[in-house]
Amino acid sequence: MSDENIQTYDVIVLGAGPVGENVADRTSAAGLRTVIVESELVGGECSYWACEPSKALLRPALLYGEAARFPGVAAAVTGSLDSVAVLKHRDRMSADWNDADQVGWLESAGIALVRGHGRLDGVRQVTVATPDGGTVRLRARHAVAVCTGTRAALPPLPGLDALRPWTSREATSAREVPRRLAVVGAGVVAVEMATAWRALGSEVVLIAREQRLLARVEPFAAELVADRLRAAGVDLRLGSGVVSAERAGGPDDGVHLSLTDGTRIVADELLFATGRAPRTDDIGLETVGLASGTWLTTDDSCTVTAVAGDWLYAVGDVNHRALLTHQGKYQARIAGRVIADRAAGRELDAAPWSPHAATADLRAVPQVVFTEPEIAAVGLTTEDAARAGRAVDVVDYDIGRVAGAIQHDPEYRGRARVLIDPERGVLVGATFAGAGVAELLHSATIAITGEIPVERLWHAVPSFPTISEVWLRLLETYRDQQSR
Ligand SMILES: Cc1cc2nc3c(=O)[nH]c(=O)nc-3n(C[C@H](O)[C@H](O)[C@H](O)COP(=O)(O)OP(=O)(O)OC[C@H]3O[C@@H](n4cnc5c(N)ncnc54)[C@H](O)[C@@H]3O)c2cc1C
Ligand SMILES: NC(=O)c1ccc[n+]([C@@H]2O[C@H](COP(=O)([O-])OP(=O)(O)OC[C@H]3O[C@@H](n4cnc5c(N)ncnc54)[C@H](O)[C@@H]3O)[C@@H](O)[C@H]2O)c1
Repeated sequence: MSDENIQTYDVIVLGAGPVGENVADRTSAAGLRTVIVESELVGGECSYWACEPSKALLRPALLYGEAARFPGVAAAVTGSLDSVAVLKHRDRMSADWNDADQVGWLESAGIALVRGHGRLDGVRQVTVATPDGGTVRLRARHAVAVCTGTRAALPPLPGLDALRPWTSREATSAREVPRRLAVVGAGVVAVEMATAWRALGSEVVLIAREQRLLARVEPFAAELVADRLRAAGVDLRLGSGVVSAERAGGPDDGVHLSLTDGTRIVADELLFATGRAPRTDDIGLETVGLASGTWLTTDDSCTVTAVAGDWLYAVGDVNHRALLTHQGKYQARIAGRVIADRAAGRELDAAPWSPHAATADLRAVPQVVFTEPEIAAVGLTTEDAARAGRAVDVVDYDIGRVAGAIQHDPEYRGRARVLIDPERGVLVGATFAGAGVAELLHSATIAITGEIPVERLWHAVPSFPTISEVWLRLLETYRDQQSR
């Protein structure tokens, strides 16, 4: 490659999803000349086909559910959701799949953008195939950060293409409400999309190979969601799988599914919500000695340790540490600092909770599942603790007995659980399931990351009457358990 055709920057970021944008923001703010490469839309999966559109579909569904049950309000909620208006709202929240605003932000932050498909091309080099058929060659003085995210992983079913299945992309961007929707999977995408499309009027069948929904959350929380989905009319087929599927063609054109229990289902659309695969199959990993198509393993500084020289970073979904926007952006802040400090010749501090270590990925990953009811969880679950052989004290409380929750909904159903490390007397996990608990979660995240002693939490007084009073009830329950 002749040198005059190469553009040199301090840092190259591959992929302009929320994580790539944040890496670039941090390195650019540190005075490093930064270029970002994007093959689709600046803003990534999150802005256009994941978090933003899915939450825009779910908010009306949850609002409607709460209002339709509330005394005095129920009488005012007599019709069904206006699906045309909801889909229009979703379009607006997805910026109509136009990234002009985010491109404007890159410009304002002094970050260069190259549009096209980027591939590593040896040490600190990236080649971009641009949409006009051209090639742009980039070289980095200090770092290349791979932030290429994930795509939907599909099961190995014969004749998959002819089925024209929905993935998370179609489930979040569809322009019409299908009359009948079959969802395969029991993870977050499956339950959130089943909730949203059922509220919009689809007849929904959810087919899961597990005997329960949401395998990674506390079973009591998953059970509350399963109950509400059933009450809303979703047909839950747990412990079941798809043996065969085909599109009929002709005027019906439905998808005909045979399940492992011998039953058959016909649906207009079939959503595979069956997990994610890393977008690393065509990014030139082999040119730096890595296997293509794999998740990129990093240390806590987000440096890819299998590549010598501390110049290659993998940040966000692609490193498989925590497939969440906020956690990827946290890693981006850490990685940006690491890149800037290494470039300036400053020592790194590898100790937990240092500015160079994404320690929260291991101790306190918060997540809200936007279902009815909401599930908000951070840190360990009881199953995690058992798997890790960690002794924990488990404290449960029925949120429906808290005055603030009764004000929120006289028929409030919900439950909270915290896990306490008995030796250190600090919280190591929390799960809340109930309406309006999403905004409660950060208090638990702070308690865990701050390692606040339970004795001190007694002095954090929740306002009356709020759902946060559940904190006080949990402390009282713990005190009573201890004195027995
Ligand atoms: C339906 C759904 C709902 C979700 N809801 C939530 C939620 O509510 N909250 C939450 O925290 N998380 C949610 N997530 C997860 C969240 O979307 C991801 O964690 C987040 O998008 C990861 O960000 P990222 O920047 O790592 O990757 P992405 O957002 O996937 O961005 C990667 C970018 O890299 C680009 N790219 C890939 N390869 C190349 C290449 N070779 N050259 C150039 N560019 C390339 C892509 O085009 C893309 O723009 C949801 C996911 C799904 C599927
Ligand atoms: N609110 C949020 O924070 C939010 C919302 C949506 C997605 N996400 C993130 O996106 C990620 C992906 O979510 P997801 O629900 O797609 O994945 P997941 O890994 O959570 O669940 C995948 C589901 O598909 C099933 N499955 C996998 N392969 C299958 C097969 N061959 N046949 C049948 N079933 C199969 C699994 O058993 C599981 O039930 C999650 O890690 C989550 O963190 C977050």
